[in-house]
Amino acid sequence: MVKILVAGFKGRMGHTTVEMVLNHPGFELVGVYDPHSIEKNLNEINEFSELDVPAYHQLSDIATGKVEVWIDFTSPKAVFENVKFALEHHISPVVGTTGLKDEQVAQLQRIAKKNQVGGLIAPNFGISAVLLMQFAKQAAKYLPDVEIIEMHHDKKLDAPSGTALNTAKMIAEIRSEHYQGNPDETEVLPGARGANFQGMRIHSVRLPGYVAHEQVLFGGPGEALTIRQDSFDRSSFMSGVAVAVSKIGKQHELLVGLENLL
Ligand SMILES: NC(=O)C1=CN([C@@H]2O[C@H](COP(=O)(O)OP(=O)(O)OC[C@H]3O[C@@H](n4cnc5c(N)ncnc54)[C@H](OP(=O)(O)O)[C@@H]3O)[C@@H](O)[C@H]2O)C=CC1
Ligand SMILES: O=C(O)C1=N[C@H](C(=O)O)C[C@H](O)C1
Repeated sequence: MVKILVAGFKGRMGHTTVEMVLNHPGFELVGVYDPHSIEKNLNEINEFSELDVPAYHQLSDIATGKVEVWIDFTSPKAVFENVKFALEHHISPVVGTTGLKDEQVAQLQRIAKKNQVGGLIAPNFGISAVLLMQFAKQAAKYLPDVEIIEMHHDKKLDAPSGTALNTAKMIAEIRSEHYQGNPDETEVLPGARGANFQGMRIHSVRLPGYVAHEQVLFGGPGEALTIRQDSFDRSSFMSGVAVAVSKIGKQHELLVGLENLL
């Protein structure tokens, strides 16, 4: 049984992940962590009243010897310290939380290497999103003018999404940086052309009713291509999380992208 701690257990993703772990025959939930929660045990929450799982409020309280995998679905402000703690205590992080800066990822990878601990940072655990990013990188070889529209629920803290940023980074690996649109254009309303990543524009939609969706738009002479993925429910991320948890124990570095484990 893989012994798992879920950080962010009361959040939208954390709650979904706790349910997945509890229902997975190969996983054991040995702890949950949220510095803002008041519960001392998960059984203080009605739906989990039959369980006996410690709820930690401070990193220093966590019985690290009992934890093999740290699943993190917290916040952009919290994730770096959480993952650093896990790696330094030889716990393999499976990180869904987005908003880490490139330098923070590099620093965490150095810590993972020093401690010989495997882990994964995945901006998106949904297979439709992983495929979208792969297809987009392929398409950009032939259609290098790209704009990305990501659409999420209106409670999301970061923009653009980690998935959109990762899509742009993957495309940038094979696309030479160039300006898109009229170089003399004026934004009559600041921000009208969206965020700019090496010339690619990224647009973030935040609306109630949405969960997680992304469109990658390509334009070329006389033609266009749109690739789209939709996550209608947070259950769409769970098979990817389960794959990562099952495989991470064999890794000895901090990987970025679920595709590294598929
Ligand atoms: N990779 C993927 O496939 C996916 C990634 N995500 C990402 O996951 C993250 C969480 O999303 P979502 O669940 O919607 O957000 P929520 O705000 O619903 O959940 C985050 C939870 O983490 C808690 N939290 C805050 N700080 C800490 C901390 N230091 N340690 C532990 N828990 C903490 C929050 O508590 P409080 O509210 O009290 O601050 C909250 O309960 C986001 O970064 C999002 O982009 C989301 C979906 C899929
Ligand atoms: O906040 C979310 O909900 C999601 N965040 C991730 C991101 O920022 O890409 C993954 C998915 O889009 C859902």
